[in-house]
Amino acid sequence: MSKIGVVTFPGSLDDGDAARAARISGAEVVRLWHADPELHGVDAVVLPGGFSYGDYLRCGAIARFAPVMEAVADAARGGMPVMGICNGFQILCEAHLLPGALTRNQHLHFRNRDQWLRMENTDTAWTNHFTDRQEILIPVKNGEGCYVADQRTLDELEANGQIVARYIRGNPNGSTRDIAAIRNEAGNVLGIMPHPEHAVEALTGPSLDGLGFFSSVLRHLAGAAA
Ligand SMILES: NC(=O)CC[C@H](N)C(=O)O
Repeated sequence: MSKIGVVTFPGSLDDGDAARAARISGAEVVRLWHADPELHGVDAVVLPGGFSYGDYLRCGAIARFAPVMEAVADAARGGMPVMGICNGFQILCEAHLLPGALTRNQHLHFRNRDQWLRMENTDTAWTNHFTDRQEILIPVKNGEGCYVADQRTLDELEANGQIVARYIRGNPNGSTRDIAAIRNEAGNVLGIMPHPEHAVEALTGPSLDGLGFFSSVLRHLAGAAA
């Protein structure tokens, strides 16, 4: 059974939901601790949403220096699948594992709602289970979700197919080019601002679309092992 590690930082909020989503999808879950530099034999890592270190300085700016992040960065560079959700996406940008930055929502309000996305790249460890241009509905909840990068980086992301999902039917935070999720060049590292782990059960809704990210990585890992 593939092992998915879920990191807890001081101030993480969605680590429990991320662990639950991974478990529901059929993974063995290993809880990882920010101060422990070991990955304990996991096959993939989720950096969950929340308010690591109280969002002091900038969201993710302190978590990026946590001891566990050195191991995560090494593993990511070696090809291990890593998904950063919301605060996790912010941490991946701060750690330069993904390009660009997440800045204050343009309207300066925290936004929490269900959000439609269009999947634009299914060629990643975390999205291979979706169909191209599939529309999905998952929650978004952030204060600093406005993705920015310089024009050249944005054009490169477009040209390389690194824009994985865009907001449709309304952009909740003013994100450049409606970017909701990006991947690194290799396709093993994904940053996504909305929350797949909150859309995995009919009881809590708003859909089961979030499961696709976890089943994708399990399929990717099974393929890698074969
Ligand atoms: N849900 C989250 O992970 C929120 C991330 C971060 N604290 C923000 O407000 O943008």
